[in-house]
Amino acid sequence: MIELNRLTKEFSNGKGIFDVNFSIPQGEVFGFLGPNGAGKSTTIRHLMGFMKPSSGSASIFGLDTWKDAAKIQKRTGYLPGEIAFLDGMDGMEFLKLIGGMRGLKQTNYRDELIQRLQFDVKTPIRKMSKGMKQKVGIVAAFMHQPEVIILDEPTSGLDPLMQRIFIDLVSELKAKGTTFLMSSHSFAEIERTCDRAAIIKDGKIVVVEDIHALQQKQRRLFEVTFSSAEEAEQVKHHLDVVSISDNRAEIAVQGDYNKFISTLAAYEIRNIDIHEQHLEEVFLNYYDREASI
Ligand SMILES: Nc1ncnc2c1ncn2[C@@H]1O[C@H](COP(=O)(O)OP(=O)(O)OP(=O)(O)O)[C@@H](O)[C@H]1O
Repeated sequence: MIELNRLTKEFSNGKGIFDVNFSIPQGEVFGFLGPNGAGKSTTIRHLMGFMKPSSGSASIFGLDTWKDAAKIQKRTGYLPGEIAFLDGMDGMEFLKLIGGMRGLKQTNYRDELIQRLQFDVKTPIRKMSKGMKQKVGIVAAFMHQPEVIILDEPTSGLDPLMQRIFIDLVSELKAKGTTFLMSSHSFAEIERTCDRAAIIKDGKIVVVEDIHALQQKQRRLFEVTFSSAEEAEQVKHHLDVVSISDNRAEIAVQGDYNKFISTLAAYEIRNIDIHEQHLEEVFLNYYDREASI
């Protein structure tokens, strides 16, 4: 459904994207992960036909994203990283304008989205918070139920409850066969929604992998509080204990959760905290693993 074939864009400052290759079949939710400045937005802008590649190409529905941009845009929902709203409109006026451009006739789904994302469409856009604007952008991308939806950092500015609702919406449309590409710099976010993900760094694809395979490669740190300092010490013999402080142990787990759980089951556990891994750590783990093969 979406194909990138050695897509390259080199800016005059030498930055850009280089030989970006991946393809996304119909009905897949594909994550595009990378730190700030990695090239996610540049790749997405090419897919929407806003930029001409220096070399290579990309296609959606078998159509070239540069030459057939107008045809592609009609059949694709798009949420830009930074939404440029027209001044002086309220949320509903904006959605009606976009709906008109998309030939939207049935407004039931649009209204359901507004109700589920819980925002007041009568608020002037210039008075909206970042999160509210993001909600308007999500409705605009989803409301005509396009075959392909491309989202640049969709959950930035959304609170956890709204992130949950967003994930539900994606799952529902995926079940109907919609294809998604969404960028993020948070592994946790991609993990919750995507089937596969590409990791991009310095404009180059590092890996394209099944989400479960990426999860297996992730090393997670758990901070476990035992009932005594002795217990925390004992567990060192069975698990990868990174540090101990009194009755608390930091334990690293990579893939083998069953061993972690069965070992801890023999102890009296007071608390477990999970440290969210930063994307850089995911990369490091990936490289470590590759280096050790
Ligand atoms: N028009 C441009 N001219 C020159 N350099 C550019 C241009 N657009 C982007 N870049 C550079 O290309 C690189 C990739 O930028 P891009 O916006 O695609 O990153 P990103 O992965 O989307 O980052 P973020 O998570 O910060 O949005 C960056 O180094 C950026 O400074």
